[in-house]
This record gives sequence, structure tokens and C-alpha cells, in this order.
Amino acid sequence: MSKARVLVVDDDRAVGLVLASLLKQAGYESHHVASGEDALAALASRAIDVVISDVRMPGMDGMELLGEVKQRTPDVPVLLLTAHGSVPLAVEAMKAGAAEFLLKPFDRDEVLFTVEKALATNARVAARPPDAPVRGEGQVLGDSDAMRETIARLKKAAPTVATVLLRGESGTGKEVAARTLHGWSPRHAGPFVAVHCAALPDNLLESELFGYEKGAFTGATQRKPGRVELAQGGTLFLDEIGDISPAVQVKLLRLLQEKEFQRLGGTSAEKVDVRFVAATHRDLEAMVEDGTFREDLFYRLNVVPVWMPPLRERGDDVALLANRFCAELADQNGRAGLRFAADGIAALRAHDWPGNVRELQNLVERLVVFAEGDAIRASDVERELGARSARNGRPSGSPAPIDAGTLDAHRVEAEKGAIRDALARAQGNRTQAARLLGISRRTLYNKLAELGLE
Ligand SMILES: Nc1ncnc2c1ncn2[C@@H]1O[C@H](COP(=O)(O)OP(=O)(O)OP(=O)(O)O)[C@@H](O)[C@H]1O
Repeated sequence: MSKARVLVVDDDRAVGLVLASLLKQAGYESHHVASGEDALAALASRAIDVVISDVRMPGMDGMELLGEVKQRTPDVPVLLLTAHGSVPLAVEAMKAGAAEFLLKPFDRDEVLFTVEKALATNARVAARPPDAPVRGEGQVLGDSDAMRETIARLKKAAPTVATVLLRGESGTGKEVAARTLHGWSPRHAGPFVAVHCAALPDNLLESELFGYEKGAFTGATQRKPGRVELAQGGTLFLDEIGDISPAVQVKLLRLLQEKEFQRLGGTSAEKVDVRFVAATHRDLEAMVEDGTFREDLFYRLNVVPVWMPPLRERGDDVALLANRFCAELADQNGRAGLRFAADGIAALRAHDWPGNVRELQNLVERLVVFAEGDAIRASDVERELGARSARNGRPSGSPAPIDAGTLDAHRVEAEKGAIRDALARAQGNRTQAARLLGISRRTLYNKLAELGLE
């Protein structure tokens, strides 16, 4: 299908561009405009599926824009973004019809989760057929020994219907690999449908996967196909498979074994023809051992295991990827010609990339947005790495312990306390705990790993 279109409205160019490009990376078509007036012009001239707008802007502000959008194109959900969050403002915005209220500085997963949720309420988008990506789109890139081996395995698996299990740390490119595999497969003209299993609570995940019949539950006013059905003739990508509950594990086992499923509220089994690709950063073998992941499901998934190597083991790929990202992002951001100086690349090579390719891509993006000359130098890289490490509480390069007196150490402790508290209040239920904390389930999982609370 054509990609969902997101309009980003922010008078702060850097914020707007970063947000628009984050959405692009996630597979949306996104445009940035700098004012409410320009947003209305964009809405009048092209089909937009969701709007994300800053609240405080000169001229027409986000609240006024919200009012106009609700009048002119009531189907289009509006998400408001502000650094000046206050409860009365949020309440006022929700009353005026805002789909959601997001706080700056924004969290990538939170933004994507919220956009996905908002798109699900847009009937026009829901009625579209699923994704049929262009052959070759989003191909895995890499020339290191580790990556050559991975690519060779993907090529061998591509022409078959064997289930592929992609393993590797977060940000290593498992989803990119899944899309590449689909693009290389005989099913490439069919749909590629992704389900991010950790992002959804159980009941939503089930209805998302299997769909529902009219009347299956309150609010089920019409029959809705699930992602499994939408992937007919193509590939179903089950991301974060290690995060699904035992109840969903049983249903997936049946789907993988019998190639059939039942819609929620349905009475008959439906047959499907889909190729399964799953991914996880978790140690599934250990989960099988401790009884949190079904052994039979593990074997069904682990037919062709493919490991995505961490970026720190990919040698020259750092330079290859950085140059590629720089060229693309510089082009998109009106900085064509901007490149890395040799010492800039050397500085990148010296970093250990705990966030893998995602971290590199985000860093290059910031370097492009804030670059002043024609070349990105080691000092620019070090400054950005240092700034981000300070924010993450993870000093750059060497993993020195956090000084108990620093602001970051306090933040880390405060976050740990809030997460422990929410988990206790939710009696260990992570979905509820995430809700109490106002973050997505996926963000909670990432935080648990980052803070060593798992
Ligand atoms: N080989 C690659 N070529 C181009 N971009 C890549 C490559 N690998 C990863 N990326 C980019 O890095 C980011 C992370 O990739 P991806 O989402 O596929 O990782 P992942 O392993 O699925 O992460 P997670 O486990 O957190 O879901 C994406 O923005 C993706 O576009």
C-alpha cells in the first residue's frame, strides 16, 4: 500500500526534521512544515493520515490548528507535542479532540507507538490493503566478514518457505533483514506485514494478529481482519517474539503448525498461506529452560536461525553505514555534499555502539542537522557522543561507573524507583506498569534492560 502519511508541524526546524526523519525510518511518509498555516495548506493539497503538531508556535498555535483540522478533516487524528506539558493543557487538548498528548523531549518508541495507535483510529487508513514493499527496499548493508555470513544465510533462506528466526541485539537491523528476506523471496510481490509483539498488551495483540468478528466484544461493530490474514500470500514478521505471553504462544503455535487461526469471536478455523519470520533480542533458550517460552514453539520458530552481528563486531561496516546514512540524510535535510572527514570516521570506529546501527543512524542524523561546515570532524562526533552519553548516564567509550553525585545518577535512581513502584502496584504485570508510567510496553522493556532491572 502507499505508506501512511504523517505531517509534522513544528516551528523548531531541528526538532521537526528529526521527528520527520524518525518517522521515515520507521516506514512512514512524513513531511515537516514550520507553522499551523502551512499545515492547513498541506492538508488541503495532499492526503494526510495523521498530524503531529507542536503546541507553542508563533501565529496559529497547535490548539488552534487542532480546532481547524477537526473542522476540515475530522478523520485525521492530531497528536500534540509540547515541552510545556501541564495537566490542564493536556485535558483541554483531549477535550478539543486531540488523539494524544506527547511530551518533549520525545521518546522514539513512544512516538511510534502513539502514531500507530492514532492511525488505527483513522478509518481511511484501516481500509487500505497492507504493505507491498518495493523489491530491494531497505536491504541489509554490510561488507564485514560477520555480515557477509549473515547475508549468505538470508540469501539461502529467501527462496524457501522455511520459518526464519532473526537473533541479535536491539538495533542490529533484524527488521531490515526481515524486509530484505521478503524482497528476495518469490513472495516479494505479496504483502510484508510486521507485528511488534512487545508494543501491545495481550488482548490488543490477539485482535491485531487474528482479527475479530462483528460483536466479538463491546465496540466490535464490524468484522476486522487481523495481520495474519492481511499477510496472505506474503510474509508475516513477528518482532519481539520473546515478549509474548503463554496464552498468545499457544495460539501462535497452532498458526505455525496448522497454518490456521480463528478470529476473535469466530467459530471456524481460517487457513492462511504466509511465510513466517520472527525476531528477538532475548535468550530464548534460557527462556525455554526457565519455562517462560514454550519449547515446541521455539523449535517451530527456530528452523533457520540467522544472527545479526552487533555493530562493534562489524569493523569497516561502521564507515560504510555512516557514509551511506550521511549521504541520504544530508540530501533529505538540504545539506547535500556534507561528508565525514577521515578523523570523523576514525572517531566513529572508536565507539562501541551499544545501540548498534540504530544508534549510529541517530547519531549521524544529529551530526547532519547540527553540522556547520562541509565536513563532519572527530570533534563533532566526540561532542555529540559525549552529549548523548551524559543524557543516557552511560559515559562514552569506557563503561565507567556512574558517579553517585551526578544529576544523571539521580535520574537513573529515580527511574528505577518509579519502575519498581509501578511494577509493584501492577503486581508484576508489565503492560499495566507501562500504562501507570505513561510509556509503551516496549519502552518499559527497553528501560528494564538499560537499567539492569530484568
Ligand atoms: N543494514 C542496514 N542498512 C540500513 N539501515 C539499517 C541497517 N541495519 C539497521 N538499519 C537501521 O537501524 C535501525 C534499527 O534497525 P532495525 O529496527 O531493523 O533493528 P532491530 O534489530 O529490529 O531492532 P529492535 O530489536 O530494537 O527492534 C533502523 O532505523 C534501520 O533502518
